[in-house]
Amino acid sequence: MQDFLKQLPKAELHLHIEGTLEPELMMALAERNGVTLPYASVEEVRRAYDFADLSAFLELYFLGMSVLRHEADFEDLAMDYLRRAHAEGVVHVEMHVDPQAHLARGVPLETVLNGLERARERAARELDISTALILAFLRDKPVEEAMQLLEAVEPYRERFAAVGLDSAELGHPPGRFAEVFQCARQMGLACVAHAGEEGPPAYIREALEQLQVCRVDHGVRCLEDPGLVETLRERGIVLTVCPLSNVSLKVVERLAEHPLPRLLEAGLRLTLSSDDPAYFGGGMLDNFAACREAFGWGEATFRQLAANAIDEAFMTEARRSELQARLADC
Ligand code: HPA
Ligand SMILES: [Zn+2]
Repeated sequence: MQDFLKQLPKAELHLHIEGTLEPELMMALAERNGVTLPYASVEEVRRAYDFADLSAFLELYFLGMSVLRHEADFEDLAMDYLRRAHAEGVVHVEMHVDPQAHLARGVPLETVLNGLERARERAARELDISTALILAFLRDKPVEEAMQLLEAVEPYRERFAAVGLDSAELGHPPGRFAEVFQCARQMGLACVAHAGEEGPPAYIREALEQLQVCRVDHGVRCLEDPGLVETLRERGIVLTVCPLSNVSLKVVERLAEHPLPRLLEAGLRLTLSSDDPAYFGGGMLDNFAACREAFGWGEATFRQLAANAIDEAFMTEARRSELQARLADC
């Protein structure tokens, strides 16, 4: 089964590139850039990864990324992850990036975006991994800041497939960003948003109605509202579910209690992703294997999840056909 899961062509639709920063690279970049971290060793960094909730995680996530300063750091970060993903049978990766978090530290937009662009080109050439970039807005920051960021990325418009919404969810409903998302749509960008991870089903509804998202990141709390489940099913909206993330951030206590089997039974279109693999205990293959272990799913279920991701990905139709053919062959 592990062999099957590894060779299954997996597309990852929900990943924060800053969340792929492994402790080893964090320490190496801290040294290279003269950044002081409150950790003496890689082991100490790992020991700190015991999160009470999303906010507790975000504190360390923003601290960790303080070692990223130069274009080469962003290139190394992304290449490091894409190489690991390649070894796990991942063929396509869509990465959220949080420019506001870097701008606030004085790192210019072009440094972040040029570094990631170099990695994306190399991944396509060296690893045959296709990628897409998602411009994420920090939902706990002012709407005006998001609008300014959207204007600032205009010269880089072609590098992005979509806009997204992340960071602390509770108390930050998506509807506040309706105008920003409307402008993004006018620029030809697709829309996705985190909703229903820690936040209530009403946030998922808002993301659908006010942000007009084509996918919902997480969305696992939709089950609390049967009418919403019906809407999601009717419209074929994909939920990008991140099993190990949900355990790590205490959305569920144990994977065996995760709503994934009930979401499937409800006829929803699901995909599996790793979210922040360096912080949540594993990449794509670990997430797939953990689901196999917890739910006993057979090959057909994993095939369907992999197919949903390929069908729903931001990629050229030629690439989609190629990956669909690879999936049919495996
Ligand atoms: O898991 C997450 N949830 C919300 N925002 C985030 N930003 C990085 N990771 C996450
Ligand atoms: Zn996420």
